[in-house]
Amino acid sequence: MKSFHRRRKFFKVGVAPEVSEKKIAGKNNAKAQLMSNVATDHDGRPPLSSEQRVYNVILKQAALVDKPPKSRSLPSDLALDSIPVTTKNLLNEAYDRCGEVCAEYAKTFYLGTLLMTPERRKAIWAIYVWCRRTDELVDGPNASQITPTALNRWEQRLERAFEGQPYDMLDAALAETVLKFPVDIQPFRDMINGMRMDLFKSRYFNFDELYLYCYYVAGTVGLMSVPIMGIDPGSKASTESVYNAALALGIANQLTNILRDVGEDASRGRIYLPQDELEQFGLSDDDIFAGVVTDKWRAFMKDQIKRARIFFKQAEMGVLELDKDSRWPVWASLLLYEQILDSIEANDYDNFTKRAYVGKWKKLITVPVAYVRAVVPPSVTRLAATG
Ligand SMILES: CC(C)=CCC/C(C)=C/CC/C(C)=C/CC/C(C)=C/[C@@H]1[C@@H](COP(=O)(O)OP(=O)(O)O)[C@]1(C)CC/C=C(\C)CC/C=C(\C)CCC=C(C)C
Repeated sequence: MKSFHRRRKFFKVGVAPEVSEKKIAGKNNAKAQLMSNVATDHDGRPPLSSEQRVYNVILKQAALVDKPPKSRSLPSDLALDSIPVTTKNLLNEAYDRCGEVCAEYAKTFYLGTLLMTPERRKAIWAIYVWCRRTDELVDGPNASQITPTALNRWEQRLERAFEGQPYDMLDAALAETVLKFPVDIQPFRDMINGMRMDLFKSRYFNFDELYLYCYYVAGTVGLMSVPIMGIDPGSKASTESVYNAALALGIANQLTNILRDVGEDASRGRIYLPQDELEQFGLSDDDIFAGVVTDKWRAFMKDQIKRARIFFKQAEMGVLELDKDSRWPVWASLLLYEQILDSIEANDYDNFTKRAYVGKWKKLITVPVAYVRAVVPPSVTRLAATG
């Protein structure tokens, strides 16, 4: 997955050894499986754009909110109130471990989760840990050995967790979470699809292709999180529009991440930028590999930053609709990530040799700003926003 492979500390809970298989085989199968997931229109209609396909996932996810919780329709041996005390203790331990991981790897976000109800916070930690472990498959110590087969096994484990048959403690926390909250499996499967995509794809022809990738690796996080964070009971917004905003935040974060890491990705032979847009600005892969900031590059970057900011703006509207206790961590992550774009600008668009970051003081100021935005009632914020 696109991110900062070498810099990141490795996640200590790891994944079961059997998913880290050495054989580099079946790459073509993975590609075929991925393509069948994303391009299934065989009836002569024009293929859907990535945005339309992803919107279909949103509609399905939003519809789940109105359905009764899965736990109520499960066989009695899987019902939550029939879980024996020893299992409950193990589950509590599992959630505690998820919380520790979250605190270690995403401190600000962890602090924000402490404002949520205990049920929600535990669930969001469980999801965070599943995402982190999934990311670690391609970013962790065994990343060079990851194969399509290993990803298939990871997906089977996911399916089992959703069926109430977790493989390990951390999966058990996820299994209970998805029983309690209206979470659909598709975004989880799609995050694994993002890993598959990274195994065989290092160029993106246009924004439609890049959009799908960003959805897979980051938009999915937004869709997984909203059912846990909850929508404000007083919100007048449609469920789909809130999910859409969550998706937008994931896309905005990932686009920012991509723009920050152009140089680093190029050093690994990867260019996560729309090839047709590079061409429109008179740029090619060679310019990226040369890594020289020219006027053409500045103009191209301005355009890309503008697009990322549009996604951040779209996301902002949705934060106002979230349950009030969930807004703070979302505002904090939104404001902090968006400032990376300012930092790219401050570096005069040199993302080849400089890494844009948000300094300690700016971070310290952002956290209370996020808090104020989270507690100010939505109508006041909206009025303030429109002057
Ligand atoms: C509030 C909040 C941030 C909640 C998300 C909780 C959660 C489940 C996070 C999982 C994150 C994770 C481990 C994802 C794996 C894939 C990945 C690495 C994605 C990249 C993130 C950056 O992480 P990284 O550590 O690599 O980067 P840094 O070096 O620290 O810069 C991504 C770029 C994307 C992550 C995507 C989100 C955080 C989406 C958040 C969207 C919501 C929570 C929805 C909010 C709802 C509305 C209505 C706006």
